[in-house]
Amino acid sequence: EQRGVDELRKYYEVYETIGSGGFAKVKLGRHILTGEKVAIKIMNKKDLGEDLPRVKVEIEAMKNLSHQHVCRLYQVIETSTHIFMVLEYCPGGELFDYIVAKDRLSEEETRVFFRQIASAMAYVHSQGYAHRDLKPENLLIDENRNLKLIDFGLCAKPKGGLSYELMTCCGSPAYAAPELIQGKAYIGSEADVWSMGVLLFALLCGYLPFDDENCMALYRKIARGRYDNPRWLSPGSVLLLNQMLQVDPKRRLSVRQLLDHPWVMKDYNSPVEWYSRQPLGHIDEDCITEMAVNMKRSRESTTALVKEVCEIYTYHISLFLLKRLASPSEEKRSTAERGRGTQHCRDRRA
Ligand SMILES: Cn1cc(Br)cc1C(=O)Nc1[nH]nc2c1CN(C(=O)N[C@H](CN1CCCC1)c1ccccc1)C21CC1
Repeated sequence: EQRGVDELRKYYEVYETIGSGGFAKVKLGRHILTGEKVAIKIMNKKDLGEDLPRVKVEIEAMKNLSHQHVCRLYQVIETSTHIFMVLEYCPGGELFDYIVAKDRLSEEETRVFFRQIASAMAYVHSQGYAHRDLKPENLLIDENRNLKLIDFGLCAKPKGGLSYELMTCCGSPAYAAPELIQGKAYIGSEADVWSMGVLLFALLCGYLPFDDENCMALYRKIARGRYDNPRWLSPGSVLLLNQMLQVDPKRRLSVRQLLDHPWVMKDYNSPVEWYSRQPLGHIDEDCITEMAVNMKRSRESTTALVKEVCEIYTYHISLFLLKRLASPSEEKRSTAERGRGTQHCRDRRA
């Protein structure tokens, strides 16, 4: 038990618990070398039981996803007893709590968030994944009030691509598409669009379009697809919701059609940018130049060094490290600390 945490404490200070869910808890942490705050998702393998595959699914997915509106997975530390996922820290907490605190959001504020959700989903789908558990609890607010998508434990990456049908019924009932809860074969990306429609309704209204304490009654409401539009919704909002909450998935808007939908474009007059701003394996030329100057090395040898360091660390950690190495304040850091840094690399290689 303790050995697992010791491994983690080599690289991170671990502070209080900021979230606890079924089989995991999330603690605030700080990367010792870089001082960056992180969120550490801690799972005890014994408690995971049959949920262990879900964790592996989430780790595999997040390793392949790098996008400005998807929560970053920096590092995974696995010991005999624990799995630690070191993730991006979002000081704004869950979008769910934000909506509850404000009762409901204005159309303008909803549009800002909805464009970010569409950006994240277009990217996730472009990588062949369906999230399948989209809800305000799974969208975090970062320090710049940007949304970050989390909880990929239920996501799917069909072998044959996203047009392949899925069978497993999962996710939170209130956000689940009719075809999904009726146990029919469904397309993951189409079910995600339905969930985005429920999410859009929750943002604009502050409550759910389909709700009932009784699970079967809830299922009937979703399968019927009838809901009331409150009087404060604009005609544009009513229309978009109607196009997303279509019971027949073939009549439902696609994520691509959302990106330049009139409601989404209002006030922006430009489609949603969904390309990743930090594609995986991207080496920043400016960073290389700055480093080469600071370390009095050629650009070629500096690039070779960066590729070497990136092999040892996950891409994001090395980004932190390289910025610290490149920045002039580096000169002031004690040699001991710098030595520890190098030592750190050797440990990782060992
Ligand atoms: C609640 N809160 C308040 C402040 Br201020 C910051 C936070 C906060 O949680 N920030 C935060 N940053 N990064 C993360 C988090 C939470 N977080 C999460 O992954 N949070 C999820 C939240 N899920 C939504 C539905 C069920 C659980 C979680 C998953 C398993 C156990 C506990 C929490 C990460 C690691 C990605």
